[in-house]
Amino acid sequence: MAQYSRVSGNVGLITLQNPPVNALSAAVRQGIVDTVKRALGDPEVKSVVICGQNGVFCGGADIREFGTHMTGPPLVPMIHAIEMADKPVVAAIEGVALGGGLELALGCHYRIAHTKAKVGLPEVTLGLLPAAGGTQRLPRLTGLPAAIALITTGRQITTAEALKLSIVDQVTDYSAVDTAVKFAKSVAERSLDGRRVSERPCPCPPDVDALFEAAMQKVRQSARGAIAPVACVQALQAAATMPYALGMQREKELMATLFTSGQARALQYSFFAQRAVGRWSLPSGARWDGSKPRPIRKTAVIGLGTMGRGITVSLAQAGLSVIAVEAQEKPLKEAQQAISGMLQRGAKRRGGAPPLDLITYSANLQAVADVDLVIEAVFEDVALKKQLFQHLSAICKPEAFLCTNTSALDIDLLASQSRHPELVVGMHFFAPAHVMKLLEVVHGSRSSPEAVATAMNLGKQMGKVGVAVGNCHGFVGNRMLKPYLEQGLFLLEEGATPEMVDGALEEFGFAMGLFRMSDLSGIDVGWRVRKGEGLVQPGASVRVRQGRRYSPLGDLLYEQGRFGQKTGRGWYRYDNRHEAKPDPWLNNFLEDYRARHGLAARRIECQEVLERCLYTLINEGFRILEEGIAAGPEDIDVIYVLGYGWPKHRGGPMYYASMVGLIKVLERLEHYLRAHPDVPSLQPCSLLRRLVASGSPPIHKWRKIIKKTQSHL
Ligand SMILES: CCCCCCCC/C=C\C=C\CC(=O)SCCNC(=O)CCNC(=O)[C@H](O)C(C)(C)COP(=O)(O)OP(=O)(O)OC[C@H]1O[C@@H](n2cnc3c(N)ncnc32)[C@H](O)[C@@H]1OP(=O)(O)O
Repeated sequence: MAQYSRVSGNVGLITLQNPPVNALSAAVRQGIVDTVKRALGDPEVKSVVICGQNGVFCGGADIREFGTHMTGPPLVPMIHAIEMADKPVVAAIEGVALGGGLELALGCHYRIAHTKAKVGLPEVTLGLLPAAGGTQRLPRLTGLPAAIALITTGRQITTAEALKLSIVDQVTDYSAVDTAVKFAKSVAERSLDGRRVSERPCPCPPDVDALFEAAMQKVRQSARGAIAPVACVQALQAAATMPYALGMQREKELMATLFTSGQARALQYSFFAQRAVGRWSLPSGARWDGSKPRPIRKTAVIGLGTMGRGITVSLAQAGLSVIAVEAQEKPLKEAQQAISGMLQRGAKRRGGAPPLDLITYSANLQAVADVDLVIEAVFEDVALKKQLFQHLSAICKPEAFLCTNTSALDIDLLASQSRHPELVVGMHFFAPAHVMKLLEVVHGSRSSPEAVATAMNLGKQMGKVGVAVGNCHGFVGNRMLKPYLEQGLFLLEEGATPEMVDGALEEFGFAMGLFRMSDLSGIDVGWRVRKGEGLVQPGASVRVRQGRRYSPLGDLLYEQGRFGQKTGRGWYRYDNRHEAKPDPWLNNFLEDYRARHGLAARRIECQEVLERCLYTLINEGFRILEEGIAAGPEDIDVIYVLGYGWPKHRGGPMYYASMVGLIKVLERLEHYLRAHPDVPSLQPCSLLRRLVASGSPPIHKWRKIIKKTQSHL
């Protein structure tokens, strides 16, 4: 709802009230319509201020209403009525003005914002476009290039930037509401000529066609297959080429196609999933709402390779003091230089000073004696990590949390090296650690709820989305990757090429197909993992290992010194470091390999590539749910969208399975299992069968069935 009062004699003050972000629910929209009418009809009121309660202007339309039968007054005429008012209306922006919230502010005649507020039109991230006039009003204020950049990315900007772009008229360090009220009084008698944004012309550069062509190319490349960014460009094109009223009509038509699209539903699911994972629970019954994180002031990072550097930067950027430890002087110096550079570049982008003073460098492990929390990021070698945990346990104060950045190793084994195993958790960061938002927080069987809560909270402070997961080889993300990668190799054996497999996956929406990804992360890295699992037999090319089908193709490439991008050769050829080109050598190699093993190459359709790669990955996801390694499908989906390049507009693997239909996933797995009975990852998981037997309930009902399945185990 919206509250109305008269302040400072003759200013009508409208306060949006819908905690926590004053989203524009039906009740709030009705409240705005009613209070605006009241203010404009009151002869004592000479000007109006619109603000939000509790220091937040407005987080936009109420996303929870989407997909329901929407009632209440629509936004477009409501904002139009405000713009057409004959009394000045001022938006007082505190906290955030996002989406419909910013569109409401753009309909006001003036915008006054607090220095710490953020504004933006993030609708594209929800599969929509700003359809309450945002695509038509914003370019009239900022010009087309800035509007294209803001609307197609959904980027939220500071009010300092918004002031430069003329989105806001004034920025203040004091209360934006008090400032706006004073301002509203001062402009009460002023003419509104030129203040109604919709009446302004849209500034058009001479090369407008080229501008839109480039914009379209950029969105098609960066968000492969996503329809909302394309529609955003089309709506902006309408702003540039049509009168306002027709532009609004076009905006509405484009929104109509997006609003009910599967992509919008998937992205909105993802929005709530990213918030739901914060409400973690453990198999012991411990939960986020009953477990208090301990405050962390002093941290340490051990091992300053690529991951350690990124983690150090992330901690310092979150305002935490860090002791950064690297045993050897030369690598320590190199790391110091690299970290300083990363912080400086970060500060240039974000504004402010680089937090260089928060980091102390040391070659001596004793330097971590009084820190509250250690994150070790030494080489992924179990013996090395075990030894380090013994040392840390002896050196650190007894109440210090010991965290390991590992992508697969056993947390219980490492915890058993410490005198306080309850304070040990895994913190699996993703490279580059100062950029990637995902953090898997891995709880071992003895990790305390306080340790999990502390790691999750620290992740949040670092700007990460933490997902609490159980302890197993590869945790959630890497464990699911294994059958996916394995299918890629099997497909090569059967006649596919890397570019064909990658093409299908990239067409599906992955930023990178599995072979390009393997070349980027390093074929040697995968080899080391398989070696650790006892799967590598140098020189051998036997296709059955540990009683199941195995493809040695990756190992054979490793033996050829083809490690991927870093050596210029892998599944592809790299003449310049990043561009993957099909390599005739590889095709010959595959032909020889098939001939040696009596394998006949056959034509493989894209559909088979997708079904085998994706459904085995999804099947492993069901196993993970069944075992309680992930608490719910949202956890897996968040991990895959934020950490593994799963196309955002497809929600995540488990959401995708629910959309394709669980029965179809089950039937196709059974079909491929009949063709490849020696591949256990094609054996449908019993939870999948159970869900299908229960009538394939919608994804938000899976948890109930998972709980029942777990209680049967
Ligand atoms: C046929 C054609 C039909 C056409 C019909 C058209 C009708 C629609 C017309 C116009 C549409 C306008 C589009 C929009 O405005 S879309 C919404 C745009 N806004 C956003 O995307 C903002 C999303 N929110 C955020 O970015 C953040 O939440 C932020 C506001 C920055 C706050 O961040 P933070 O402080 O970190 O807090 P949380 O993210 O954890 O959020 C706290 C809780 O608030 C819930 N929330 C946030 N925003 C919304 C929202 N817009 N609607 C509903 N709920 C929202 C969030 O889920 C958290 O809830 P919980 O604690 O329960 O998880």
